[in-house]
Amino acid sequence: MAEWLKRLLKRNREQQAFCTAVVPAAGSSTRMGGQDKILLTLGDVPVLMHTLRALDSCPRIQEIVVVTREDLIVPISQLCREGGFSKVKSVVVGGASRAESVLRGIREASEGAELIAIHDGARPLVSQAVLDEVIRKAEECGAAAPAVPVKDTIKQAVGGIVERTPDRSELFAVQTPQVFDAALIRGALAKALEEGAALTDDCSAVERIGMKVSLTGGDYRNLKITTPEDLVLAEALLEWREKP
Ligand SMILES: Nc1ccn([C@@H]2O[C@H](COP(=O)(O)OP(=O)(O)OP(=O)(O)O)[C@@H](O)[C@H]2O)c(=O)n1
Ligand SMILES: C[C@](O)(CO)[C@H](O)COP(=O)(O)O
Repeated sequence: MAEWLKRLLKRNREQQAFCTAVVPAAGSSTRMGGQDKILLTLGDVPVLMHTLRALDSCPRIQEIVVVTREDLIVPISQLCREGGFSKVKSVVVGGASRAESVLRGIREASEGAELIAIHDGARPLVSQAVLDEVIRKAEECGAAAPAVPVKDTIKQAVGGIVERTPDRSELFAVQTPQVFDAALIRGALAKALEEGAALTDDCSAVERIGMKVSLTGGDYRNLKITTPEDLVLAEALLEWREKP
């Protein structure tokens, strides 16, 4: 039986699992036109400051590892000090892909980490409700992620020609944090990278080894800052972020 399953089965329900948040923040912000989106100002502080505030305030997260580019190690370490984020364990250098960055962050987690919560540095408006629900679910089943029903009709197309229209009731936009048993995600990501699998999220790494992922409540406000208009939307959503 897999190590993670043994741990899941024997975990004493009263004990909260030790959860390490890994924050991938080592991208190139290409779709933002090249400005480092995680350092752009949202409200009165950088995007990443909002993200780390949310994670540092979450009682179910015990430590945080930030993964960023070599050239941002100093400014982001400074940002962590200014924010007074007591849970930030380390700021480490990422890799060429998101998955590589995430795996480097996981390898930095404490020996005793039982859960890994992987949260995009570019998702600054995550709420405590979303964090709490997805971590609890992952503690129960080993793999969970928040998601929202898609609002548009989605078309599958090749070369601009529609091939099919999936049933919208079965389509969800998955967000982060994506939360997993530590041993499970470490092994699954290493295997995916060894096999050259192209992953756009972390759930895919465990899905490809047959693990079922549970979806929990997402939030349309938990948007990922990707293109310039996302920052405009995020500004408008700032004071609305924790309203139920
Ligand atoms: N090699 C990479 C690529 C992405 N990320 C992080 O993964 C999160 C989601 O990725 P995305 O929004 O695609 O960020 P970028 O890769 O910077 O965006 P783009 O694709 O437009 O370059 C971001 O916080 C980004 O910093 C990372 O840590 N390492
Ligand atoms: C992980 C993610 O945020 C889930 O929606 C998304 O897949 C990240 O995609 P990106 O291209 O790395 O921003």
